[in-house]
This record gives sequence, C-alpha cells and structure tokens, in this order.
Amino acid sequence: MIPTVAPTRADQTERTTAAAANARSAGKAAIAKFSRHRLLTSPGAVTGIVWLAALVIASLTAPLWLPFKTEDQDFTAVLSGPTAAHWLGTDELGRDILSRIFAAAAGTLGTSLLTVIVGVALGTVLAMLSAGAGERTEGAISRGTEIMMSLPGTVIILAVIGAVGTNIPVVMAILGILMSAGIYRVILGQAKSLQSQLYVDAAKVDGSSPLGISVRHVLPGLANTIVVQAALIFAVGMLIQAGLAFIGFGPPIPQPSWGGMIQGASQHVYDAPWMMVPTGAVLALTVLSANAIGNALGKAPNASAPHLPSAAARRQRAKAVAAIASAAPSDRSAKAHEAKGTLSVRNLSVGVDSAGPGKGVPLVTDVSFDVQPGTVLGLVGESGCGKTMTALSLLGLLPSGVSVTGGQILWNGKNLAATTDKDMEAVRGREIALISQEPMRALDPMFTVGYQLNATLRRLRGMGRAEARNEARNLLEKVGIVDAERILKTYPHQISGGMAQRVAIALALSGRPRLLVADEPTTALDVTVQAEILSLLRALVKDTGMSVVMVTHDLGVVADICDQVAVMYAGQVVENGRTEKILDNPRHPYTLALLAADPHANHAHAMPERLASISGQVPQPKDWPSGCRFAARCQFAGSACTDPVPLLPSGTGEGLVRCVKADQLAVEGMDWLATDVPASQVLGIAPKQATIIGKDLA
Ligand SMILES: Nc1ncnc2c1ncn2[C@@H]1O[C@H](COP(=O)(O)OP(=O)(O)OP(=O)(O)O)[C@@H](O)[C@H]1O
Repeated sequence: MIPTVAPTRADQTERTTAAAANARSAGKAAIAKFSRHRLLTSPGAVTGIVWLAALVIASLTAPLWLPFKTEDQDFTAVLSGPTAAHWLGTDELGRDILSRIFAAAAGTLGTSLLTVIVGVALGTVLAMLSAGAGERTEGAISRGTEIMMSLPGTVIILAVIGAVGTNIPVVMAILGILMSAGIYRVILGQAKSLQSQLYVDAAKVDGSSPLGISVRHVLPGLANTIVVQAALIFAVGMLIQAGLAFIGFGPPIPQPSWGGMIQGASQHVYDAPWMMVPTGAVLALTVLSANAIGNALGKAPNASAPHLPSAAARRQRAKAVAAIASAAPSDRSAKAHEAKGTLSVRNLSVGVDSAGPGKGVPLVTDVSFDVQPGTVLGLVGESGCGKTMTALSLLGLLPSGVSVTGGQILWNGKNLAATTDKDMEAVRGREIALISQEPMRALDPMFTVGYQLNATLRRLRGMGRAEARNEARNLLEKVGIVDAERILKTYPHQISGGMAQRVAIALALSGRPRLLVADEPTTALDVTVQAEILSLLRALVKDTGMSVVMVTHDLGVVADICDQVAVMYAGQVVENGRTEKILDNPRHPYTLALLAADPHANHAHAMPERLASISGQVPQPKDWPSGCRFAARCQFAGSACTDPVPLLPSGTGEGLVRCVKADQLAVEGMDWLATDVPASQVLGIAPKQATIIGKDLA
C-alpha cells in the first residue's frame, strides 16, 4: 500500500500562491488575446461597437438626461431646424427629434435582436438536424423550408398584423421564422461540407454520437457563418421594422419609432427637409455598424482561404522585402548566377513575423543550395525540418505571418527574396511552378479539368480559345494521360489520385516553367502510382530541360530521381552534395541515421536485419540549441557539439557537412546503431528477450 502524506500548511500556501499566479497570467494572456481580436483591430467594427453601445446606453437612460419627453410639444418651434433648445430640431407637432430618436432606439434594436435570435437559432437547429440525420429527414426539412421561402413574406407579416395588431415583438419573431429558411440553406451547405471532413469521420470511428459530433466538431466550424448571418439579419430586421412603421404598422401612437419619424419627415420634405436627416442618418449608421461588426467577425484570417495573405500580412511582407532588399549584398553575386534557369539560394532565413519582420521565431536559418538547369535537387528531412518553408519561399508563397528574414534567392540573377508580390506574379507559373502533396487541392472541384487547363493556358500564355483547347490536350498527353479528350471533360472528383497528380503537373507545366517545386508530390499516392509519377517527372526533366526542387522525406525518392541532395534538420542544411556520394558515403550522423532507417534508400546495400530508428523528435524552432541542433538525438554527440557548427567541406566532391565529428566518423567508419535500446539488449542472445524487443519495436 502506498503511504499517504498529509499536505502541510506551507505546501497548501505555496499551491494557492502558484494557482493565483497561474490564474493571473492566464487572465493577462486572455486580455492580450482579446485585444488582438479582429473585432478590436478593425476600425469599422470598433466604430460600430462604440456607436451601438452608445445608442443602447443613451436609449436606456433617456428618461434621466433627455431635456424633453417624447410627447412634449413646443408650438413655438414647429418644424424647426437645430436650435440651442432642440439640438436636432422638432417635428410638425413641435416634438423634440433628439428625444424621440433615443426613446425609440432601444425598442428598435431589441426587437431586431429578437428577429436575429429566432431566425438564426431556428435556421441553425434545422440545419444541424438535416446534416446529422438521414436523407428522409433532410428531405422533409428542406421541402418545408422551400415552402417557407416561396411564401410572400410581406403578405404574411401584414396578415399577422391583421390578426395580432401592431404587436412589434410578435411581428419581428414571425419575421425571424420566415428568415430562418434562408439561414438554414446557407448553414446546411457548410455543415454538410464539414460533415465530410476527415476529423468528423475519425470522431464517428471513435464512437461519438451524431449529436456529439454536431456539437463538438460541426457547430464550431459554423461560428463564422452564424455570426455573419446574425449581423445581416439584424440590419435587415431594423430596415423592415422601419419600413413597416413607414407604412403605418409601427408601434401605436404616440410611441415613437424610427420608421414612423421618417414617414412624418417625408411629408415635409419640401418645407422642412432637415427633419429627414437626423432619423435617416441614425438608421443608416446603425445598419452600417451592424454590417461592419459582422464583416469583421466573419473575416477570420486564414479561415476560408489560408493561402491568401491578409492586408496586414501583405504589409508585413512588403516591409520584410524592403528590409531584405536593403540588406542584400551588391549585385556582384547575383551577376554570377545570371544563367537561364539557374537557382542559387544563399544563406536563406525564414521566420515568423510575430514581433515585426525578422524579430519572431526563426523557422529556417542559413540555407544555401544551387540548382542547375535540367537537374533535380532533393530537399530531404523529417517532418518539421523546414523543407516546405524553404520550398514555398522560392515562390513567395510563405503562409501569412511568415516571411523571408535574410539571405538571397537568386533566380536567373534576380533576388526573389527582395521582390515585391506584384513582380512575383510574373515569375509564378511562368518561370517557377508548384505541385503539391495533395493534387486535389490544386484543382477546383467546381470546374472540369479542361476548363481549368484552358483558363490557365489563356492567362499564362495568352492563347485563344481553340489554341488553348489543343494545347490542353497536348499537355495531358505529355503527362501520360491516354484518353485526354475524356479527361478534359471530367471534374476533379471523377478521377483518381494518380490521375489528379498528372493533371496537376499538366497545370503546372501550362506556363512552361523552368523550375518546378514539387512538395512531396508522391506522398499521398500508392507505391505503383508513386513510381509512375517519379518516372514522369524524370522524363519531363530530360525532355524539357527544366529543373526540379523535390521536397521529400523519402530517401528512396531521392535515390530514384535526384541529382543533388540537401539534407535538412531543424531549419538548417546539415549535409549537401551529389546524391550518389551522399547515399554511398554519408558524412553527417543525421544522414547516416535516415539511411539506416530507410530500407529502400540505397539499392547497393543489402537489406539490414533490423531497421534503425532515431530516438526523440525534431526540436521545435523555439527550442533549438545554440550548438549542433541534432546533438540531443545523436549517437555520436560529444562536448564539442555544444558550439555552433558551420557547414564545412565534407571531403566527398563538392559536398558540405555541418558536423564537427564528420571526419572522425568517416575515418572510424561508424554506423548508426539499429536501435536506441542498449546494444547489449539488441544483440543479446537470450531468445526470450530478443522476441520481446522485436515486438516492442514492431
Ligand atoms: N504558418 C506557420 N507559422 C509558424 N510556424 C510554422 C508555420 N508553418 C510551419 N511552421 C513551423 O515551421 C517549421 C518548419 O515547417 P515545414 O512545414 O517547413 O517543415 P517540413 O520539413 O516541410 O515538414 P512536413 O514534411 O511535415 O511538411 C515547423 O516547426 C513548423 O511547425
């Protein structure tokens, strides 16, 4: 039995103090996070919030501060403009317009909110029911909402008014019910697309109930849409309410309403035109405020289009580009790389812009490599080593909030790292193209393959319709599609993954690029299709003379297709050189370990009895040590590895290696151990123990 020890008073005090400190720091973090919320960073939304809040407060406290009651009449100042006594003038009965506007505000806003609550709640619940239930329930609900949408809303509202009188809350609630049909359709579309996400399938496999899935996985994804719909309905509700009051179906007289006041003003448009201004302006400002808030809330950065940078990100990138351009060395090194189709990356660094360009966490540091025309360079390493960031920086497509913080990307002598977004548009597609891991993402599900190819060819090569159609067919044939004519007419979802990757390659070739950046183009494909795509890329390089930067974590792919390889670890190149040299004679322990862990990488060597593993994982950028970044996982690390390590000649051709022990390891001919469990256990003769270890590793 484990003995229990009663906590002492000192322990308890310490824990209470720690808990209070945690709560304080969590509170501060929450306040800091909220202050960065898009609602508070959009000037329009902030103005809208201030206006609505002021209106509500002023309206609710109106009896305390307004100089006149709503029904007070001043016959000495009928239809007057602004005066010291009546700041916004008076109406035809000498009633103070300012007092009436504020007295009517709370009612107008409150009943519009009622429309929002009823409409959005009903629309959302119906949409969630439809999305989660079977086809029959969805069919029944959808038919019901279609009927609602086909009914003449105005007539129904007038009929309701005929039945219950001008009871504005009831009328606005009915309006909410009528509007819920439209909201249902918008939300259902999005809910169904969320239902088809992989994480929803995973939740189903985990045994979550349909209700649990809807609430936990689907509803949060709908938040943006719901908020935008709510703001829209709020604004529409206010306008409809004003419209009803305008035609005489507002709150009973003498209760003021904005619509009623506008109607009164419309009768004096010639003799007292000012009368229309205050109420009209307040109504317009309130509607605009609701829309501005909805806009800001709905504009979740990266939510709908993570690849499109926000305005702030664009400004940030422009600043980073300017900084890089001013820090770039003279054009002399650029001139040396002017040959057509030559890429030369020099000391490239990429980082997060959290504290301004160049001041955030670095993600890639000091990366250099060259790619000659007609050759393939492999960027290889585990997940999180910075391969994708390096590759995307070549196209100026780094995600929002990440930018190049130093170094040069020399393409035909031009430094792309210091090029504006606008200039990059002329390079992307035409000179450098991209194919990605998921071909389906490159293809728009809404359009046929033919349409997408034609549109790209017309845009990039300025072709006419007929010429583009012919070229699209040629391109598909070039990437090995035999029935090109049929594929041109199909939609992306009608073709297989391998076929989609061929189409994506054809799209990438549309602009006749000289460099293709291929970000793990075969990872999502099965092995036979992988081989086909690799041999297609090889053939394209040979036929067209274009070069390829191939991002991969698979040394087998490197062995198959790459002329040069740059092994990346924790944001750095740790070894580079000619592929066969590196595969036959790796100098960095990380390369050694990757090779020992990959049975297909080196065809020359016999399949080992057991595969190696690399203990631990790639450190997060914020945890990179100042010395060798691989030291913590390295079987050969020693005290010399705590100092920063430069890239040094590896002694194999023109290769470079970032390891202080590279020469010693080469001389001693050391191998990466097959496992990180002590060698005595791995090689242990005792059959029982060996079986257990074998099982564990499996
Ligand atoms: N948008 C981002 N903002 C901040 N950090 C990021 C962003 N995207 C990636 N990172 C970080 O940058 C580092 C490098 O990521 P990168 O995607 O380049 O790695 P990778 O080697 O290509 O991995 P994978 O093979 O999984 O794509 C990782 O630590 C990752 O967490």
